[in-house]
Amino acid sequence: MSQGMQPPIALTIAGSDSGGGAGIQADLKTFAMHCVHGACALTCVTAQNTLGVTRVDPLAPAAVVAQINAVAIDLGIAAAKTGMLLNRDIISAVVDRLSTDPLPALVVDPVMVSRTGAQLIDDDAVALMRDRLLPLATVATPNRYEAQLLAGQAIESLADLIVAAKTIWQLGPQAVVVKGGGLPGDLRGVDVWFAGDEPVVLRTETVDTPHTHGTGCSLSAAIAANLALGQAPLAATQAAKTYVTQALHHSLAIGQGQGPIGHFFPLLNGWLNG
Ligand SMILES: Nc1ncnc2c1ncn2[C@@H]1O[C@H](COP(=O)(O)OP(=O)(O)O)[C@@H](O)[C@H]1O
Ligand SMILES: Cc1ncc(COP(=O)(O)O)c(N)n1
Repeated sequence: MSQGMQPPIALTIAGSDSGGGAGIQADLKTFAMHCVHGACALTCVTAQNTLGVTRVDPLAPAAVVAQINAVAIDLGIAAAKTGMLLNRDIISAVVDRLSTDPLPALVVDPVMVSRTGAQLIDDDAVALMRDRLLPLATVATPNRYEAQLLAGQAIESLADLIVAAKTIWQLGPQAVVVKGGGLPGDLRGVDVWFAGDEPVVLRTETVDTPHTHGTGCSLSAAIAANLALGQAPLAATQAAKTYVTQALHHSLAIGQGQGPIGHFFPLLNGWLNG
């Protein structure tokens, strides 16, 4: 970016991960690595590390909406993403805010179940997420387990991924990417994009690492960053997948459990190392 040009602004509406690997922390790192100014509306605070989540404290719904409004009124939002919204009251407040005064582009990561198996949303909030939030999405990004819940089917194969993507698209998002990070074998890391015409299989290489914490958050944040930079939704998603694959190759073996993906890779051979 040349001097004098200002970066676009992306907003994440998500929870805090005290371990720094997922949630708001992953989103802001991802925005920064795309040269996009990141703003955030915090929804909840998780006590979390590479081993799991031990406590979650929600913010008041009005506090979440006030943060969105503060950013929207002053900074101007080119694109936003939602992550962990936790409960019905927060989802309702966010949906009401986003439907009254829509943002130019919205990525909905329907965070419900982490790949460590932790439930990240109240049981009674799933229907609200499906019926009211998903239809507002420019791109929705469920993982395997979330897609199984939303589509009401098991996902074991590429054919299942495609059927699930089509079913979830019927729920109202403009496009859906069903993520395959939770699939076994060769399908690990194969995603399926569907926007009403031909499904597109998004495939990079499978990265053989246990340190995958934050992949989903970072993918949706990278899509939002690329949308903020003016890319079309499919191109934004393809570039985001490349970003996450590189970050997986540089993932951090820190902590005793699943370490986070490494966002620093664009800097490693650059000015930091001379
Ligand atoms: N081991 C892996 N190798 C390559 N890509 C992966 C791997 N694990 C996850 N991904 C990719 O990371 C992105 C996030 O997907 P996933 O990990 O399934 O989401 P979530 O973190 O929400 O469970 C997807 O593009 C997925 O294909
Ligand atoms: C606060 C918060 N938000 C989201 C996730 C999901 O993380 P992942 O990107 O690994 O699916 C998480 N573990 N914690």
